[in-house]
Amino acid sequence: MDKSAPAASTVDGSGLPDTHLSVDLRAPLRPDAFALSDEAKIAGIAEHFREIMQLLGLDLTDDSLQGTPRRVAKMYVHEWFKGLDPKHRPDVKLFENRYAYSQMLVERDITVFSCCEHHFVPIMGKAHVAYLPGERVVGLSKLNRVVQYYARRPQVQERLTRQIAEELKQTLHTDNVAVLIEADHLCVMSRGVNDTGSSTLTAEYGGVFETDQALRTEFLRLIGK
Ligand SMILES: Nc1nc2c(ncn2[C@@H]2O[C@H](COP(=O)(O)OP(=O)(O)OP(=O)(O)O)[C@@H](O)[C@H]2O)c(=O)[nH]1
Ligand SMILES: [Zn+2]
Repeated sequence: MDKSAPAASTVDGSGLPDTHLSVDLRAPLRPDAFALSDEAKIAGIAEHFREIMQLLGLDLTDDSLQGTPRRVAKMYVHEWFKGLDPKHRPDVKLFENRYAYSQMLVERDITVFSCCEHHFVPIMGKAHVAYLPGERVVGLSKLNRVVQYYARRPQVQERLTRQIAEELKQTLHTDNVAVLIEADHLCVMSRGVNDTGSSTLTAEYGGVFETDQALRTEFLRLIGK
């Protein structure tokens, strides 16, 4: 493995992501999580994945299989788990609320692709987020980007839901935030209990979303719940 290549950058200099979140919501990473560059991680993961395939008895000289270890490694580092690296934390732009829009804004049906940290298989679903704008409003796509950043890691749905809510509270400077995620867990559907019919809903309500039942009901109505 090439350990001399530069390690991934971090935004806060601590070497770890999520230091702006409360301790219980941070990704469970080792302190040396960023000692290796992306390329070194890919090389190491590919090596180990090749071994897994060999243990399964697969013929790695087969031209369809020979590239798989590196394909999987690249997918892990650059796609499935890219949200572990704070260099991918979205830069959330706010704009002045000149039009004085003060009602709830809902971004619904945000695609969630995540990965179960217990079984390393996909979690797929939708996130719905809402907030009450104050003096500033957020660029809409940034809501989707925040969801994607926290989804693209080994996760449990409860942590994902709360991370998105806490990030939005901080960046939007308001507690008036709601997050609801509905997702299918491939670990429940394709193995173990093998239930393809159930899905998992999690929600986090902050500020007036927590105290105002009518507002919460309106949010749920707007997202079709
Ligand atoms: N709370 C929570 N549990 C999850 C999530 N994703 C997967 N799980 C559960 O994590 C649990 C792990 O339990 P174990 O008994 O250690 O694992 P297992 O033997 O594979 O369990 P089965 O899936 O029941 O076969 C399972 O019940 C999974 O359904 C999640 O996002 N949140
Ligand atoms: Zn699982």
